[in-house]
Amino acid sequence: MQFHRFENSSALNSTFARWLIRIVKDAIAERGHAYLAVSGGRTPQALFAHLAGTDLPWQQVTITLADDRWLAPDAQDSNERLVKSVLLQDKASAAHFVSLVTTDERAEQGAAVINQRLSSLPKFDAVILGMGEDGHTASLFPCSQELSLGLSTTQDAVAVHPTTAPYQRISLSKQRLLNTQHLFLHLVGAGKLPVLNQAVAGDDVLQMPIRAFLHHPCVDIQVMFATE
Ligand SMILES: O=C(O)C(O)[C@@H](O)[C@H](O)[C@H](O)COP(=O)(O)O
Repeated sequence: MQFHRFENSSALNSTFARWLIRIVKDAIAERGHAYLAVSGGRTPQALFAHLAGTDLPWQQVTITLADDRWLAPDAQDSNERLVKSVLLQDKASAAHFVSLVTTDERAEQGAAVINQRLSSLPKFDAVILGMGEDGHTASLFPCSQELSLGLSTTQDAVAVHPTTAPYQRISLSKQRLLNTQHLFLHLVGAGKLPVLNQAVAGDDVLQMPIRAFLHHPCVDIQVMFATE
C-alpha cells in the first residue's frame, strides 16, 4: 500500500486527475482504448467534475462502476446518474459507459446480463475504490450475506442485499476489481483515517472487506487521502 496524504481535497483531486490522465493516455497509446471503473458516493464528485473538463480522446475511454444501487438510472441515489451527470459531461461526454443495472426488479435477476457486459471488458487501466465507515468497499458490505461470494467468486459481479445500507446493490467482485493495472482508494474526510488505520491493523476481511485490497500481496493500492 502507498499512502498519499494531501493538504486538502482540491490538491488531492488535481494530482489524482493528473495521474489518471497519464494512465488513460498511456493505455490509449498501448492498446487504443482505456478502461476505468469508478465508485459512486460523495467522495469522487469533485474529481469527476475536474476530469469532465479535461481534453482527452474520450471516445477511446470506457467507464463503468465498481458498484451501483439497484435503482432506475435516473434515480437520485443511483451511481449511474451521478457518473452521467458529473463525469460524462463536457469533454468527457464522448466516453462510453457500461451500466451495472437492468430493468429487472431484483438485482439477482439482472446479474447474468451484467456479468455478460463486464466479461466483454478487458483488464481495467484504473479502478477507484471508496470506503465506508464499516470498512465496506464497492458494495462488498461486512453485513451482507453475499460478502463471502463477492470475495471469492470468479464471476465479475454479484447481487448484494446489505442490511445496514439502503437498496439492493450490484457489486464488482474482488477478483474483477483487482483485475486492473492501477488500483486507488480515494478517501476524503478526517473520519476516514481511523477506519483506514483499523483496516490496516487487522486481517479479518469479513469484518472489513477493504482489507482484501489493502493487504493484497500482488496489487499495490494507492491510497489518496485528504482530511477535508
Ligand atoms: O455506492 C456506493 O456508495 C459506493 O461505491 C461505496 O462503496 C462508496 O464508495 C463508499 O460508501 C464511500 O462513500 P462516500 O464517498 O460517500 O463516503
